Amino acid sequence: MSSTRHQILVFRELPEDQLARLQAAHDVTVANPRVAAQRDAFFAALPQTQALIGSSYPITDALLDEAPQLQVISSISVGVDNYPLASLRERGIALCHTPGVLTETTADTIFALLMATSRRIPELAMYVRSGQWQRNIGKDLFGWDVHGKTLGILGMGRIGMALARRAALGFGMRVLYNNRSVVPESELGALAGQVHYVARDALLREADFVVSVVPSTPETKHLLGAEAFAMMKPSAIVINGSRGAIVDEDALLHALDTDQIRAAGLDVFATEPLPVESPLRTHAKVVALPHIGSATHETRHAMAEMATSNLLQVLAGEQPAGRFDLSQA
Ligand SMILES: NC(=O)C1=CN([C@@H]2O[C@H](COP(=O)(O)OP(=O)(O)OC[C@H]3O[C@@H](n4cnc5c(N)ncnc54)[C@H](OP(=O)(O)O)[C@@H]3O)[C@@H](O)[C@H]2O)C=CC1
Ligand SMILES: O=CC(=O)O
Repeated sequence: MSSTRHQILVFRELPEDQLARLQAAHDVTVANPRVAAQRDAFFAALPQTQALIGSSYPITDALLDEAPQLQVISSISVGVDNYPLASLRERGIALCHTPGVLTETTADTIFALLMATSRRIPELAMYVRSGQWQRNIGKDLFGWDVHGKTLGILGMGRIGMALARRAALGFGMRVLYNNRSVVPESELGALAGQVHYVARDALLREADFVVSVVPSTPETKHLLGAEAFAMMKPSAIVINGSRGAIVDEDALLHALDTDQIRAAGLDVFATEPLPVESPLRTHAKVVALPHIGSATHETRHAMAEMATSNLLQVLAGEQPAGRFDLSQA
C-alpha cells in the first residue's frame, strides 16, 4: 500500500466504519453539495481533492474543471449516468462503481413493485387503513395474476438475470428478454432453456409485464415512449427499476389515461425526488416508490464498503473489482 496521504472528498453520507477506513489512510473532508449548509465547503474542497466518493449528484465537466488534481471518483451506485464518461477517460480520471453487491436486493424490490402493482397492494392496504373495508371486496378491487404470465426484461444483465430467476424458477413465468447482444446459454446457469431472446418489438407486444433494467445512456433515453406503449397489450404493466430517463413520462401518462396499458410501477423518475406536482405521484394506476432499489441496511452498507475499497485500491495503485471500463466511453 502506498503511504502517501491523499485528499478525499466524501459527497454523500458514509457509514462510520467506512469513513474510519478512509480517515486512517488519508485526509478526508465530508461535504454534501445537496445540503445547502455544506455546499460551499464542497466547492471549496474541490481544488485540492484527489478522490471523490459518493452518489446521486451529477458530476459535470464544469465541476471537473474545479478539481484539477482529481484521480478517481468512486460511486456508491452501480449506475454511472451521473458522470461524464468521455471526459473522465480523456482526463485520465478513474471511475469505480458497485456492481453485484446490490443485484439481489434490487431484483427483490423490482419484483415487489411488480407484485404490488398487479395485485394492487398499496391501494388495498390503504382501503383497510382508511376504514373502507366494511364487507368482502368485489371484482372492482380484484388484481391480476403474476404467476404463469409473460415477463419481458429489457436489459438482461446482472439485475435482469436475478429477476428472471425469480420469475421463471419461482413464479412459473415465461421470460422474454432483449439486450443488444444475446446472452450465451453457457452464462445462463439455472436459466438455460428458461429464457428467450426476442427482438424488442416482439417483447413489447407479448409481455404482460415490461420491466426496464437497462442503464441510462443516450441510446436508452425514452426507450419506453409513445411508440413502445402503442405496441403493448392493453393489459400490460410497465415497471421501471433502472432510471427515469428510460421512460417518456408524458407518453406514459397518456398511455395510462387512454387505457393503452393497465398500470405502471415506478422506482425511478426523470426528476428525483419526484416533484410534488407530478401527476405520477397520485395517479390511480401508478405505484410509485422513492428510488429504493438497493435501500436495505445490509445492501447499502455493502455498497459503501465496496466503494470505499475501490477508492483505496485506486489510490494505492491497485486495480479494484469495481473499476468501470471507460475505454468505450
Ligand atoms: N432502482 C434502483 O435503485 C437501482 C437501479 N439500477 C439501475 O439498473 C441498471 C442495470 O444494472 P445491472 O443489471 O447491474 O447492469 P448490467 O450492466 O449488468 O446490465 C445492463 C443490461 O442492459 C443491457 N443493455 C445496455 N444497453 C442496452 C440497450 N441500448 N438496449 C438493450 N439492452 C441494453 C446490457 O446488455 P447489452 O450490453 O448486451 O446490451 C446488459 O445486459 C443500472 O445501470 C442502474 O441504472 C441499479 C441498481 C439499483
Ligand atoms: O440506483 C442505484 C444504483 O446503484 O445505480
